[in-house]
Amino acid sequence: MSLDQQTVTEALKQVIDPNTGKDFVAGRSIRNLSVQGGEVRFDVELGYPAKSQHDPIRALLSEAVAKLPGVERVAVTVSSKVVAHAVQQGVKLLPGVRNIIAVASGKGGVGKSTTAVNLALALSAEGARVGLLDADIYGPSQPQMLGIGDQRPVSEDGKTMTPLQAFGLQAMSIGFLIDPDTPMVWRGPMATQALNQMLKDTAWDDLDYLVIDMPPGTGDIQLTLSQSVPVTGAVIVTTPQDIALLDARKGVKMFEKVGVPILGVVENMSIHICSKCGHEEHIFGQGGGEKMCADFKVPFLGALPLDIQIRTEADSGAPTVVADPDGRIASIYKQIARKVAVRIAERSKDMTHKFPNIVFKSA
Ligand SMILES: Nc1ncnc2c1ncn2[C@@H]1O[C@H](COP(=O)(O)OP(=O)(O)OP(=O)(O)O)[C@@H](O)[C@H]1O
Repeated sequence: MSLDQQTVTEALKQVIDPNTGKDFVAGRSIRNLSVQGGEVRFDVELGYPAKSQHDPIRALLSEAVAKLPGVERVAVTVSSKVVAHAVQQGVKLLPGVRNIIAVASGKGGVGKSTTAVNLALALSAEGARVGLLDADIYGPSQPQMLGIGDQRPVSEDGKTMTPLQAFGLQAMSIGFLIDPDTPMVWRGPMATQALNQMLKDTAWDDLDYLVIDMPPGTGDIQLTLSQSVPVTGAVIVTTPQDIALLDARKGVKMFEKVGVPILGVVENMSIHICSKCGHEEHIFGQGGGEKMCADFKVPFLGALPLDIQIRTEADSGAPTVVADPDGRIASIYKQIARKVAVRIAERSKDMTHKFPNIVFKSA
């Protein structure tokens, strides 16, 4: 059998992308394939950020091609390119932002903000350009978790605010704009307006993903936000106990009602491992998140332990993904981030510019 593009393509079809579960040809990631004599060259363009995976993926693909008879040299480049994906019908994309991920919870205090910041940092660690908008007007905690609570955003053009920078993230929070010691009383329309303004009047700079830490709950404010903000998909955070899961179910339903796809569910405070004796205990119950995902047919993204490290690092202004980037907990957040990014990449591309089909039916 002579060495040609088809033979190489067939060999590449046998290699499964460990992140998507699909082969690289079906995933349309292979570009510029050329075969000249015994030299094979091609580029791989992933639709999700995966800096940590570029080398292993290059090795997997090179190995598969190098085995073919007649191959003397294989040259592969691997890169990632995140594009904009579809949002709710009738809602316009935001300038400077390709994809918005809403992190929500049905109930307060389940660890939504901690998950949002670590998810944003994990996406950034994989090479994406990431922003974090703290829309949790009732308890804005991102300024403290990012260690920039004493900073204030400025406006260079008198029209838009420049987001603050922390650990490579572009960040904006209502907490930067109000006195943290004087809590505001937000009524529905006021809160929605403030959030829409923060979203639209911030000069987001070329973001692959904007992670929004949503206000907890499934009331009017959350519903209005999920209708008006151009969301690519939502991540629901829950703890494993019944009451939190019940509220998380409401969250899933709310997003589905307004046409926002659920990227998946994160179970937080899933298991407690005693730091003294190593005993494992399911303080808030076991398996609830996975069961809920099976019921609703949405992906289970992963489970974080109830671990004092997560709290102390977030409280001290350096969340776990940056405080202990190679640790066990950071690797769980990174796995979750990869699943989220892959789910987004699998969604259809931005269609907001397309005119909807109008079908005339005779009576
Ligand atoms: N897996 C975890 N292990 C230990 N502590 C955690 C974990 N997740 C979150 N925490 C801690 O629990 C507290 C509440 O977390 P967080 O603020 O993220 O919750 P939330 O759902 O955003 O709350 P709210 O509804 O008030 O916005 C914080 O002190 C945080 O550090």
